[in-house]
Amino acid sequence: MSTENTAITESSTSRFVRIKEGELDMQLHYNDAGSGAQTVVMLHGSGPGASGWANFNRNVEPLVAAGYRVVLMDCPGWSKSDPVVSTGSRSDLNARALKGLMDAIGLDKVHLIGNSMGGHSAVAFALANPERVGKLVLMGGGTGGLSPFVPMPTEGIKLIGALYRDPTIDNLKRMMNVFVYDTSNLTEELFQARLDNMLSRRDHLENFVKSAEANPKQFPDVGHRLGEIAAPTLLIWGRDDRFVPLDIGLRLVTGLQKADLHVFSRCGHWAQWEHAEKFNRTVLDFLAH
Ligand SMILES: O=C(O)/C=C/C(=O)/C=C/C=C(\O)C(=O)O
Repeated sequence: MSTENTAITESSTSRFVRIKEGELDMQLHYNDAGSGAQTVVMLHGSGPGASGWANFNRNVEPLVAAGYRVVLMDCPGWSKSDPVVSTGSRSDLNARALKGLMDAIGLDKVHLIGNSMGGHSAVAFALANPERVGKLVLMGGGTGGLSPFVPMPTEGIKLIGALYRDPTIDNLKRMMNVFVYDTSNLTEELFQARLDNMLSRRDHLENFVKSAEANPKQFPDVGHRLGEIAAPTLLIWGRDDRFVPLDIGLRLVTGLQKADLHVFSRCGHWAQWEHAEKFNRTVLDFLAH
């Protein structure tokens, strides 16, 4: 997919595809930029109004400029993808959707970058389809499960739940103020864009609440299976992550076969956005060597 001579924007890279994978028969939205021999798929987090573009808009261009094709998948139940109620493992459901997307657009093997829920989903995909994963980059996610140090659900996860149940601008600001370490970077424009995304798909908001009621453990603990994953893995964690705490990163770096952990200081749950330049440099170096 070539976007040479075309500005890389959400609309210029926006695509839809029909997938059939197991019980999933649905339309997915994704963004597709660049034309390299290697493809990086980015998987977003689970907050209301999240999308591939909302989570990774600061990361697409540098990777495309370095020669990678970049695909952002909007998970089932988010943004312009079809709605779903998840009653089992949402990590596995997203992994099946990713397999369906890769089959439909002809991607054999990819590197995966996952933020939060996207990290849980990347690990679920790697467990189910090891031969189709090159390298993994996980931020603020990779396995569910308890933290021995931080009361759970964390304050950030509680704020996500409150926003899904009562999608107001005040609840949105409460959640987003906890995403990042330095809240001075959050603009009214950013709040408004996220609010618009959120309110444009009330079905997604209602389905998330129904899913959590049907199964509160949407992202199961796969700690006991991490040793099966041989893909080289870069873990990037915000020291000040108030959604998925740093000690989950320590469990991952201990359990995965080949993992390095980088902890960014003055950084919350959105490392790829809050410290985009350092994130992009670190990821490009990891992918190249
Ligand atoms: O409950 C979990 O472990 C996962 C939580 C998330 O995926 C939270 C993600 C929030 C975002 O990054 C977002 O943009 O909504």
